[in-house]
Amino acid sequence: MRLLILGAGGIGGYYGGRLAAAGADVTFLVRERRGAQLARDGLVLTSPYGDVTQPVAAVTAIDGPFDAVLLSCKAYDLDSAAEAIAPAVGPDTLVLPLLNGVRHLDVLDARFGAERVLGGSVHIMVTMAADGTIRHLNKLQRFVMGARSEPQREAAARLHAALEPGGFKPELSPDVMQDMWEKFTMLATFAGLTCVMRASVGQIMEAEEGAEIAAALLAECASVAAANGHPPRQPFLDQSLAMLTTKGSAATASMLRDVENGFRTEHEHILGDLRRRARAAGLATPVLAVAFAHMQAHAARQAAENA
Ligand SMILES: NC(=O)C1=CN([C@@H]2O[C@H](COP(=O)(O)OP(=O)(O)OC[C@H]3O[C@@H](n4cnc5c(N)ncnc54)[C@H](OP(=O)(O)O)[C@@H]3O)[C@@H](O)[C@H]2O)C=CC1
Ligand SMILES: CC(C)(CO)C(=O)C(=O)O
Repeated sequence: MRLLILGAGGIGGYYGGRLAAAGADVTFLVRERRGAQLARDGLVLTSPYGDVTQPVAAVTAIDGPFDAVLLSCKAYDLDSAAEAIAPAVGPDTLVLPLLNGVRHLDVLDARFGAERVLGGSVHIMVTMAADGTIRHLNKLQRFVMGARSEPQREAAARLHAALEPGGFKPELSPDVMQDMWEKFTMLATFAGLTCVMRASVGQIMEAEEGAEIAAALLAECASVAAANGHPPRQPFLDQSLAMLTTKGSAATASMLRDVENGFRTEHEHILGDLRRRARAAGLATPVLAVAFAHMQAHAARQAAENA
């Protein structure tokens, strides 16, 4: 199967690098600067599962359809990414987005047709260093994908089989939208909490009401997921709450690391989308409102400082 991976950053670089190292037919669609890095150094990946330095096929433009496109841009680049992959999407092409959140599905459905767009979600901590090295930070590498409608099931299974040689144990979910909403619920809580507090989970647990605030935000986010037809399952909520209230934990969401590095963040796509859905459903989500407003104010300040 001919696979196109849009982006060779943290997510595209990690999973695409694993596939390329296993001999899969993978092409990366990148911009000029990343293309030059890949041509010079190959795809360089460090990971507890083994390092990879691999020459890869990387292009800056596409001239015909692929069998599947894995989309791994940040949400604020979605429009340009959709434009870039358009020539790769033919009548039988599958598009598998790996972004956090869910709003991108509407954009991709409108552009390529919902019948071509699968669901996907990754649970991993990976970053790209300035020299282009992809750093996989711990052993988590969960990759979940699946059909969003019955007619997609066979094609989704074919793509799943094509990804298996990568060795990251992709899961073919029977209900990928439920998986995406659960991840969305946990991530929005994790990002909202650690960004507002500018602290790790363990440091937040040192605050007198830290655990109560974490639990309140998780319950608010879960209520929005439920209003959208995907109430998170209890074991998932229990596991998330335990992670978000672990004393001594150094965990921070990648959104906080983006804030601290002065990078753009996906707050509109994560916190903003959830808050707007809460308002549309008439749900009271006061902690989420503060988290989103905080990130909007941060972005406004960042824009003023960079002007
Ligand atoms: N990193 C992580 O641990 C996790 C990330 N996610 C989610 O995965 C998504 C991707 O994140 P991540 O991989 O970290 O992001 P990165 O910023 O590391 O990588 C995104 C890549 O997409 C490329 N890109 C964007 N637009 C285009 C375009 N038009 N043409 C070509 N390349 C393009 C960027 O290229 P350029 O370098 O040229 O800007 C960049 O290299 C996000 O939604 C994130 O929330 C989910 C779980 C964990
Ligand atoms: C929660 C986590 C680490 C899971 O992949 C993530 O997606 C993020 O921090 O952005």
